[in-house]
Amino acid sequence: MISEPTVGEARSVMKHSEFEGADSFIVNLMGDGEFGLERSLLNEADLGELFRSTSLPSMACYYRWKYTGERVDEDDEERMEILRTAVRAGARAVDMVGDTFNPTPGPDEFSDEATEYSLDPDSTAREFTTDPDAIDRQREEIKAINELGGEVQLTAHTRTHLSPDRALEIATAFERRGADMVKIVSVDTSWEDLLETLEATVLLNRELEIPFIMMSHGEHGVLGRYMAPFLGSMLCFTQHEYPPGGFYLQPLTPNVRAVFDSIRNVTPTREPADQSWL
Ligand SMILES: O=C1C[C@@](O)(C(=O)O)C[C@@H](O)[C@@H]1O
Repeated sequence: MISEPTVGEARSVMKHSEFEGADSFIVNLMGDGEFGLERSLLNEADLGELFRSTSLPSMACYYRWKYTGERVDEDDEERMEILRTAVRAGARAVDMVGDTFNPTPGPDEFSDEATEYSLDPDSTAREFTTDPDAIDRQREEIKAINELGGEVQLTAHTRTHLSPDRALEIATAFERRGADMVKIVSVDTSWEDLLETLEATVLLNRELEIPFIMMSHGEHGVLGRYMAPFLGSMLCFTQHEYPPGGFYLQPLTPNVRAVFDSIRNVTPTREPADQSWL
């Protein structure tokens, strides 16, 4: 994940990350220089310089919130316009939240209320709308971005734990909207929760036609970030380093590369009945 304030600093982290084993980038465009690119750089020329400085694919994201905890000034239409600019500038994909055009209400990110919300398994899953007008507009947005040559990942950071069936319900709804990829970020507050998130990963891998990411917020979810790619999730978000005040749930890039390179030959090739058993 790239959260640097300037093109020069972002390029530097990308170059180091390439050698550490990254194979794609997610670039935070929100934040105006605080854990995201400065607002003045969100134009085709500057973004183009960034995205074209690597042969690896980049995904642009402009959430409603910043990593400092405040909300962004832009509304959903303006956020989508920034993401379209990113695609024109060479971003391979954009991250579009699944309640775009009909925001799910809920507490501010990183607030005490957000903690309470995430600890309550009965909270409503956020970033998931079923409003027909919003869904139509999301479909149109996906079409427009596809026409520009970009792909769309529909995302829900649900801020509450999901059962495997609920995770599948949201992911298949996103698939039906025409998403090119799906990302579901659940919440894990125990090892039992993590086991359900891994079960959800297996379920999504079996049922979805499109690539997906299944993972979770919370410290119990960190282990799952390393493991889910072996069960079908398409990637593990990593960081080049941990700056003060940063987001520490994502493992460091070289560690994940070492795990991926060490664990080999774990995908079964034969049915249990065709294997020899001791
Ligand atoms: O969706 C993701 C994953 C994330 O939520 C995480 O927990 O690693 C951080 C987000 O910024 C990123 O876009």
